Amino acid sequence: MSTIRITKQFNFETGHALYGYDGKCKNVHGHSYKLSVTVSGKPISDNTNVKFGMVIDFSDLKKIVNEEIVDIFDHATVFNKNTPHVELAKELMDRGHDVLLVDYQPTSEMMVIDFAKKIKKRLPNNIKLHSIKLQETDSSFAEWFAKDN
Ligand SMILES: Nc1nc2c(c(=O)[nH]1)N=C([C@H](O)[C@H](O)COP(=O)(O)OP(=O)(O)OP(=O)(O)O)CN2
Ligand SMILES: [Zn+2]
Repeated sequence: MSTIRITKQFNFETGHALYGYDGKCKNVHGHSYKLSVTVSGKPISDNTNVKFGMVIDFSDLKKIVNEEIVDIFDHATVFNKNTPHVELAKELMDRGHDVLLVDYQPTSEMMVIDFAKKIKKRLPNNIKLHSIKLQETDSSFAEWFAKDN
């Protein structure tokens, strides 16, 4: 049976700020992120299996990515916890805002590294994470590829 790649796309709105950055993205701002997750595997060949013909049910992939990423990042603001932004984060959390403190600078590059780790942990053994694409704006995106890492 051939190995096939399948992709599921997601959208979420997240705020962030790049502490120490020398441009406008040092300010707290947000993006309508577009995330594409591509996995590979062999379509199930057992015609008695309810998932016959599927590498992984798109719904199962959606559940994993929603639980690990979308539900957590959507409408939250992400700050690097190793910067003075932690003070701002505490203030926002005390006022009831959804804030994520991560141990990296929240660029698209670092976010795809984080997302890859989280998704890989949840995939069944026969399904491989092939790549992730995270689009910050219409013209800017970062990609993680298994073959590079
Ligand atoms: N290599 C990276 N560079 C920048 C990142 C990043 O994650 N990785 N992030 C930012 C900002 O957070 C923000 O995304 C601004 O990006 P930019 O593409 O510069 O956005 P603009 O709206 O100014 O771009 P247009 O060219 O007008 O679309 C900055 N850099
Ligand atoms: Zn940004």
